[in-house]
Amino acid sequence: MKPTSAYISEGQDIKIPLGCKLLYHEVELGVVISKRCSNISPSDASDYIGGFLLALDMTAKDFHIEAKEKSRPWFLCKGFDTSCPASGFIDKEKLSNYSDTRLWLKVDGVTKQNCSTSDMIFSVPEIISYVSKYFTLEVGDVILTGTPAGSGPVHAGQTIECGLADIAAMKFAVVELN
Ligand SMILES: O=C([O-])CC(=O)C(=O)O
Ligand SMILES: [Mg+2]
Repeated sequence: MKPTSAYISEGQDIKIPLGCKLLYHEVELGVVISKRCSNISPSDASDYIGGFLLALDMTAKDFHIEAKEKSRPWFLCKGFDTSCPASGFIDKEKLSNYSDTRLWLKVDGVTKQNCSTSDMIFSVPEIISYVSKYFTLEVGDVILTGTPAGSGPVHAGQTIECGLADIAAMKFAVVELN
């Protein structure tokens, strides 16, 4: 879970959270919900997709490792301020092939993540259906669908660039908190 205060858009910087020594990038396809829904089947899920976002699930990996070891919640390691850099809204008509679209990420110009959304373990409709069995989804809710291989560290002074096919691309600087 990420609070809405985690969102940033291009022009804002990714800030390393207090005490974090290992910040990881995760490029992800985000799905934007268009209608309130609960307990829907995978076959009905596409009726509830309004569109998509290109997003980064920035993760304080050292906090994440500790949370996993101690069976603690992930809210802090995934939800701190600036942990969700996001593109503008991409209408679903513009991304009809969302289940086979290239997602890529570079750090200082070097490719770190590059995959097709067809490699996802669970499809977007399966993910929406699963989440909706536990949480009522509201208009404008965003579900990040998981990151491909290659997630890794970024440091202050580096630049992350990422893209979704030729539909969206964005660039963010990583900076110290102050
Ligand atoms: O960081 C993790 O372990 C889980 C996650 O967000 C992903 O796979 O996208
Ligand atoms: Mg993730």
